[in-house]
Amino acid sequence: MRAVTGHGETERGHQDHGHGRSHGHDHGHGHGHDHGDPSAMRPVAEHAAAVAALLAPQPVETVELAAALGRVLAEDLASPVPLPPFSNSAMDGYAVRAADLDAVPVELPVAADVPAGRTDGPPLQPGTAHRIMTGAPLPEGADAVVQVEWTDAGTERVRIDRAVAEGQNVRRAGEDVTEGRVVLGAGTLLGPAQLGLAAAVGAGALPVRRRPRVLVLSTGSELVAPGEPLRHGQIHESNGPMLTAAVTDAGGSAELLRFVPDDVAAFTRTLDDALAAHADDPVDLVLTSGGVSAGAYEVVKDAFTGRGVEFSKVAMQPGMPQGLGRHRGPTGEVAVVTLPGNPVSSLVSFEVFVRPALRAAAGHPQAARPRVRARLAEPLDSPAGRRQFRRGSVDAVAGTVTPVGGPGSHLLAALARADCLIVVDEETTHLEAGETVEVWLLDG
Ligand SMILES: Nc1nc2c(c(=O)[nH]1)N[C@H]1C(S)=C(S)[C@@H](COP(=O)(O)OP(=O)(O)OC[C@H]3O[C@@H](n4cnc5c(N)ncnc54)[C@H](O)[C@@H]3O)O[C@H]1N2
Ligand code: MOO
Repeated sequence: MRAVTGHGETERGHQDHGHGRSHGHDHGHGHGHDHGDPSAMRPVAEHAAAVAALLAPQPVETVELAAALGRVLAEDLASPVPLPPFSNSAMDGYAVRAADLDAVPVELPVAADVPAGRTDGPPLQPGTAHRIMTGAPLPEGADAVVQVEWTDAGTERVRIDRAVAEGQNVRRAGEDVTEGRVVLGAGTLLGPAQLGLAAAVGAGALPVRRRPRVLVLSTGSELVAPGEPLRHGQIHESNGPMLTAAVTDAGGSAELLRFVPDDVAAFTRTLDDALAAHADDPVDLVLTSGGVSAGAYEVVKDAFTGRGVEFSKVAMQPGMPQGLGRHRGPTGEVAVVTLPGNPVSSLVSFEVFVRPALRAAAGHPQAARPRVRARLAEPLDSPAGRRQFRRGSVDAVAGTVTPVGGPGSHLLAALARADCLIVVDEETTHLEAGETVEVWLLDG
């Protein structure tokens, strides 16, 4: 049986039957794309579970509000105060007793002036008004506020032209939050509104899950730092900046190491030096890219094989060659995930395996990307036996999705134009325009 999506439904319902999909029995199809026997490959869900199991839930730390954006609250936050803390005026105007305005227009003496922040305002005597500003405490004895526009704005005496009902323009103490109420539950993702509420109830710092710490290391003798000139045969190192950003975006804390050539000694030295430098600040994950397929110079595979990291082919496209495990570094074991070097393979693998694992470890209530169903605007082909993740552009209003670029895992510009991934299951080799597919929204 197929895995279940975040929506609690099977990934592909039966409603698609009879719409021209062909299934993976035509063994002549797709071999041009496959670099291995699909039946021997590891299922995507199995590899995803293994990556997730590498990362333990993060410990709790208390951080100031400014540092808590995007973090997950670790404990319930109860409000020690009601909100509003005191009944106050919603308008600039005059605090009155509604009963004194039975026969408008009426003129009342202005007995006091109550700006916001005044803490010693006197009680309101019947038959008088207090000039009051928005947010100022409602005087004892007053039960309504007349906005200044309905008066002659007098300072000694005020003429009030329109009556108000009891409670009008008054924000009652506790109407938003009662004292002691839990305003943010453990597991809440802290965005601007949640941080505003925390501040409003008086919390200057919050207990949150620590950000998982990730070292990012790219490999390849062809790599040149962005900004430096290229010679024929060289390319700019793009996976490192891309994966570092992806880690940060997923709620992790990333450090990009200087990329290394296809040289096992250089790779091991760079990694172990970085791990040693983090001896007091342990690293949760090492994320490499490149050097894991079947070539003659597979530096990551060569450095890690026999040292706790296992390599396998996962039944997906792109992102087939993968590795994971625990590396025995100079300061103990550290989790490792090795992503393939092709840029699109790297980021798609990150989306499928690493991002949800990092978010789950950081306590995110929703570790996966939001998933929707959309109708394909164009037909699609997909290799048999591998789950394909195509880059797409979704039109949420029309409920359609258009593939962006082809399936090639070097098509980084198309990836950068895409806002979603289109998921085509292992059994499907062709989809017609109009058929429904699962779509992962990358902006969510
Ligand atoms: N004979 C086979 N060849 C390949 C297979 C296979 O099964 N048999 N698998 C292919 C697949 S699928 C993928 S994906 C790649 C994975 O290769 P590696 O992870 O070993 O990556 P590299 O060979 O080092 O690089 C692949 C490609 O990506 C470019 N690259 C690498 N790192 C970076 C970087 N940091 N920034 C930008 N670009 C990068 C590199 O130049 C290569 O073009 O293997 C296929 N081959
Ligand atoms: O197709 Mo490879 O799987 O990631 O480019």
